[in-house]
Amino acid sequence: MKAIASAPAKMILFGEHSVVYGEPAIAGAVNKRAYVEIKKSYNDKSILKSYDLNFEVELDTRNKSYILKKGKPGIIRYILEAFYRVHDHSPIVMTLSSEIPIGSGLGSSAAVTVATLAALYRYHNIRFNKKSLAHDAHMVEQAVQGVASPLDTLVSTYGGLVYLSRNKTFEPFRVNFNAPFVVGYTNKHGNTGKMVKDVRSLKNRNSKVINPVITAMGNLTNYAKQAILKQDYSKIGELMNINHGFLDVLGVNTVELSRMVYAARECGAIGSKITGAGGGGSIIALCPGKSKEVARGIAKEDNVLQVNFTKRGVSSRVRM
Ligand SMILES: Nc1ncnc2c1ncn2[C@@H]1O[C@H](COP(=O)(O)OP(=O)(O)O)[C@@H](O)[C@H]1O
Ligand SMILES: C[C@@](O)(CCOP(=O)(O)O)CC(=O)O
Ligand SMILES: [Mg+2]
Repeated sequence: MKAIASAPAKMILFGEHSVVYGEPAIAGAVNKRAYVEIKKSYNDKSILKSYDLNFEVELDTRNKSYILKKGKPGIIRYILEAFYRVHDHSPIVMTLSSEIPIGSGLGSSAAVTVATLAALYRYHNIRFNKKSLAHDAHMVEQAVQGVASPLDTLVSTYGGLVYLSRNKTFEPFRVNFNAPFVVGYTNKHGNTGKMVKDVRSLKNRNSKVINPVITAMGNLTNYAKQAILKQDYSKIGELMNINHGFLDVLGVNTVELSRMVYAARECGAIGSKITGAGGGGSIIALCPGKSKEVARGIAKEDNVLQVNFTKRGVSSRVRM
C-alpha cells in the first residue's frame, strides 16, 4: 500500500510580511507542485529521500532524531515536524519530489508540509478535511520557523486565489482572475524564518515608523481586493509597485530582486514586486500583452518560471 499526496506552490500578490502581524493578504495557488509518497519499508529503517532536492535521511523514530546521509537539512525540518506529529514507529520510506524552486518565495515549505501531512494521514487512515489539514500545516510551519502566518498553508491546501482578512477569515475570489503574471527568480535563496525575524527586529527597533507601514500594507491589500474584483489591471499594477516599495522599507529587498523588478517595468510590466519572504527568491510582474518582452528582460541575468493560477489544492489518495 502506498499513500500519495501533492500540494501546489503559491504566489503572494499582496501582503507578505504584513500578514504575519494580522494584516490582510491576497495569494493564489500556482501549477507547480510538491509530491509525497509513503510506503512500508521492507527493512527496519525509516528513510526520507528526494531525488530532486538530492537528500536522504535515516530516521531514528524512537529518539525523534535523524541521520543526514546526503543533502542539506533545510526543508527536512518541515517534513520531520509533520512526521513526528502523526507517525508511529513503523518503518516507512517517504519520497518527496518537487517542481517548486526551493527558498524562492513560492511556498515550497508550505506545499511540502501540506503534502507530507496529507500523505501521512492517508497512510495511517486518519480522518482529515481541508480545514484541519490547513490548521495542522500552519502549526508545523510555525514550529519550524518560529513565526508564520496561516496564508501559505491555506492556499496550498485549498488552491485558488484567496483573500485572508484582518480577522483571519479566508475568502476565495469568485472572479475568474487570469491576469498574465511573469515570475522571475534568482539563484540566491531566501530563508523565510530568518526574514520574518529580521522584519520583527526592525519593527521593534523602529516601531513608530514601521508599525504604520505595516498598517498601510494592509490598507493597500484591501484596495487591491477591490481592484481584483473589478479586474482593473492598471490599479493592481500601481498597488504592486507601492507594495514593493513597502517591502523595500522592511529590508527584505536585495540587489537581484531590485534588478528583476526594474527590468520587468522597463520591459513593459505595469506592476512588479517581490513575492514571498524576499532576501533572495522571486518577483512577480503583471504584464498584459508584454509577457514575452518581460520574460526576455528578466532572463538576461536571472531565471523565469512560467506559472498559471490553479484552483487545484491538495490532493491525496491510497494506492493498493
Ligand atoms: N537545496 C536545499 N535542500 C533542502 N532544503 C533547502 C534547500 N535550499 C533551501 N532549503 C530549505 O528549504 C526551506 C524553504 O522554505 P522557505 O524559506 O519558507 O522558502 P519557500 O517556502 O519560499 O520555498 C528552508 O528551510 C531552507 O532552509
Ligand atoms: C513572509 C511571509 O508572509 C510569506 C513567506 O512565504 P515564502 O515562505 O517565502 O514562500 C511569511 C508568512 O506569511 O508566514
Ligand atoms: Mg515558505
